[in-house]
Amino acid sequence: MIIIRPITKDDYDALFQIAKESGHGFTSLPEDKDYLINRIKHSQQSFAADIKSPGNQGYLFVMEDTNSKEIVGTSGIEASTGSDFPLFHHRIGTHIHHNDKLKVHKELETLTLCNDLTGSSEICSLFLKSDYRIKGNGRALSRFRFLFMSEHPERFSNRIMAEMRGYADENGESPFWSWFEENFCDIDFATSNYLFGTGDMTFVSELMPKFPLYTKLMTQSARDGINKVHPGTRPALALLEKEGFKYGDYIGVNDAGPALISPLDRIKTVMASVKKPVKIAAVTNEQTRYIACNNKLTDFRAAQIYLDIQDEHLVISEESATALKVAAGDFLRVVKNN
Ligand SMILES: CC(C)(COP(=O)(O)OP(=O)(O)OC[C@H]1O[C@@H](n2cnc3c(N)ncnc32)[C@H](O)[C@@H]1OP(=O)(O)O)[C@@H](O)C(=O)NCCC(=O)NCCSC(=O)CCC(=O)O
Repeated sequence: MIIIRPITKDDYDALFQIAKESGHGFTSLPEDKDYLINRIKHSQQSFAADIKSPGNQGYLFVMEDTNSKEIVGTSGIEASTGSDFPLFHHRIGTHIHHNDKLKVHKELETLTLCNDLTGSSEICSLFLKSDYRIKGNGRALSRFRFLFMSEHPERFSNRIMAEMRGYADENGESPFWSWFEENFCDIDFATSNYLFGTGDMTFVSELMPKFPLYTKLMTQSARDGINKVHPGTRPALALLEKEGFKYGDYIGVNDAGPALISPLDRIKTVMASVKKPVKIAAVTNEQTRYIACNNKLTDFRAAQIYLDIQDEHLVISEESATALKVAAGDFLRVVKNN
């Protein structure tokens, strides 16, 4: 069976392998031993902590094939971005240059460094090994997070944000970043990604332009990168757009990928989910897979399962109950995985 659970320190080797496979443009999982060990430790502390309002917690989950014990994917949530170090984006704006007498009217697009999305909860670190990109696993690995958040709303902001990986060419270079590198900030794209991934933002406040930039002054290829995602990230983007996430006029500082935003309570998975106590019995439905999650923290489990929804109960099999760490009468939150 394939389950989703909180990461543990025994998963370090698998996490490092995923950091390697996902490549350097995948900023939230850099190939950095100390960073990854700390991230696992921080996640374990976050699940164990008694929380009344969101702070610097970070929750990292893994998808595990329980037959082979292989870790096949990761998925994360940061509770409140910008609580440890300032969170930066470029805000896309418009400046109007207008003169009636001279009959000149120009609308000029601008980029302004900002901290506007501070305090949002951020979904991140979504990665599934390619052999497992079948049978709705990717959808489940993205969407279960919204069930987890609706089970524990005190741990999260109502504004959910996702920074999508921005466009890079076949050599792994970002034309958008190349323009900044040439004009402002003498570090290459890989280094800027590494600094972002490990949370070292000092270079942004010290080296990036502080005043609005007219995008008209950038090269065409740099401008074309604005709000454009990396080709490998289109499925992740499609999943979030289907949930109702919208482009919010904010882009990544170094790769210009879009920051997508939605209120938690408007996310389709949250709105369509139901929560009921469990009854363990034979299940008749063999057609529709559901994503199901328990309401625990350190013992959190989610999985795709078949179930029957009755007026009073969710009927699930013994095998599903064991995988989800629930007994008869415990609650599950579920949503169809389509
Ligand atoms: C993101 C996942 C886990 C998704 O898994 P799968 O690829 O198996 O998903 P899937 O079910 O095949 O596709 C999901 C949806 O995208 C659609 N789809 C697939 N390819 C597409 C394309 N090229 N253009 C547009 N839509 C596309 C499918 O039709 C499907 O829509 P329907 O559901 O309608 O059928 C995987 O692709 C992956 O690991 N990608 C590489 C890592 C990555 O880029 N991660 C995101 C980084 S950005 C990040 O981490 C922040 C965001 C976040 O954490 O969510």
